[in-house]
Amino acid sequence: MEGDGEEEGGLESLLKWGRELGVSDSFPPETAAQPRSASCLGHTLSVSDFREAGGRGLGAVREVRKGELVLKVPKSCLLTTERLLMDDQCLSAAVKNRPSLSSAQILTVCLLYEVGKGKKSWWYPYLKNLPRSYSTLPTFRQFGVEAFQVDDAIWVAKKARWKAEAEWKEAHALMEELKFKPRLITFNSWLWASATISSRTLHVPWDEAGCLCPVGDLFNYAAPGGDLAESNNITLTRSLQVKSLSHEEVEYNSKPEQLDTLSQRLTDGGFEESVNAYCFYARQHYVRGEQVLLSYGTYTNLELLEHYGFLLDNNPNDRAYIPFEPGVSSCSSWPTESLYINQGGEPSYALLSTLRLWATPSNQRRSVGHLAYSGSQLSPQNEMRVMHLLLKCCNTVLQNLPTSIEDDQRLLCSLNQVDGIDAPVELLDVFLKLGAEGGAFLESLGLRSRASVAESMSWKIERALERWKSAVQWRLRYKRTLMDCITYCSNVIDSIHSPGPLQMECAD
Ligand SMILES: C[S@@+](CC[C@H](N)C(=O)[O-])C[C@H]1O[C@@H](n2cnc3c(N)ncnc32)[C@H](O)[C@@H]1O
Repeated sequence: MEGDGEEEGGLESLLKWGRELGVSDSFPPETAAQPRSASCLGHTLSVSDFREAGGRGLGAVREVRKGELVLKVPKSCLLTTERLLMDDQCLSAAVKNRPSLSSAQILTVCLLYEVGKGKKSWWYPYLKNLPRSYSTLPTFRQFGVEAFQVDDAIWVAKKARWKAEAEWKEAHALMEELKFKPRLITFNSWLWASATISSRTLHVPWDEAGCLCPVGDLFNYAAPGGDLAESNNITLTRSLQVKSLSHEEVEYNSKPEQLDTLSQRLTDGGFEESVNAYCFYARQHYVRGEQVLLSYGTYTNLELLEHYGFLLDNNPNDRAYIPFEPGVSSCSSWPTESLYINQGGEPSYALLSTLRLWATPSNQRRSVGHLAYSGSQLSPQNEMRVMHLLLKCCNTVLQNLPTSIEDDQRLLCSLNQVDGIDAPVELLDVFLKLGAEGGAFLESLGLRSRASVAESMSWKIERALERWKSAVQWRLRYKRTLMDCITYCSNVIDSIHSPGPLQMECAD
């Protein structure tokens, strides 16, 4: 846990523990080789540090084909509420008396209860390798929240923390009944446990809270593309599911000639009743040394931050929302969540059709509704009004935000350099040079002098810095999307003013 004094590492002991319990990356198992190195699970996967995508993750130690089974974790290794209650009468009796708690709250309490057993816990090799801290949205304090700048994001971040706080208070009596050690009953410990669950659980059919899956939770994330067929197959780790395979199918899977057929229908992973294990499949071909990634589902950057504590600069599923005058959204029956701008700057289908209706005189909307809903342009004049409105709205948002794209780029650059500074006294000078926001950062941590920086625990500064950086990355990405939308609108306006030869022909 955050600032905890427990020893680091022990990854080798986690892999050894997992192997002994049947966690395997070698199929069929008879040919399973001894692991090639201590960081290797067996035949296929090895734990490495992938700095550019997620840090600690699983890499391929051989060529892996699309659709291939790459990891199997038996049910006996899954940390679930069901399993923990079965192993502990006292916990089971106390939990039964609290039917009003959600399944996620119960798993959070169970996880903390298990952590409280220390080295005596059967799960100790797994628990000691969990991250010490998280930067998911509920962990953001006031400074980090305000750094988002955009009202919607600030609201989402505040709500995430309030929700975590309310859930912790509701679970307090149960934790007291279970005689939790004082440090485990704190809100910070709750944040740690609930972030562990939010960012690492996989879907299981018998419990909404999901399961913690040793070794299986080391896969880092790659966003599913815009491809509908692909995203249909995917739900996230928090509810990751694929079509189950029978035992025969799993065996069949190990035959190379079958892999191409299998790759048509397999993505990522899921719990398979027939083999009583969590199974993970390669979603693409991997060469040796490449990181094997998993899709946890389709998320915007804000959702990734909320549940997983990171965001992607290049996220095909990101969405930017901007405020419109109240009459706009009521012009169509599209839900408000569908009225957004894609990461490339294009308005969503629903937003375009809504704006086209808005730009139509109200007494004519009924007669052109079918055209607007089918995605058609209504007229060049109508399209011009739409593009001008969108462009104006994006400009207004950008002008009203406290910093520009260039300011944020400079700030992010400086924050990335701070990462390399070890001496606390130098840190103070660097933050002071970052202007008002740098000053506010120091103030938020109560750091007013070199001495206070030197005395402060470096992990505390590091975490706060990480959250600040995430918020700046998020707002920079948001502003870039709005700038791209302005370019998109300008291009459409230009093309209407001076139509290309094809458009002229069509108009004739
Ligand atoms: C299921 S865990 C994956 C393993 C994790 N890296 C670890 O060290 O235990 C999910 C967490 O990994 C990190 N992560 C996963 N994919 C990432 C990515 N593409 N970029 C940045 N961080 C990522 C995030 O911290 C996320 O909450």
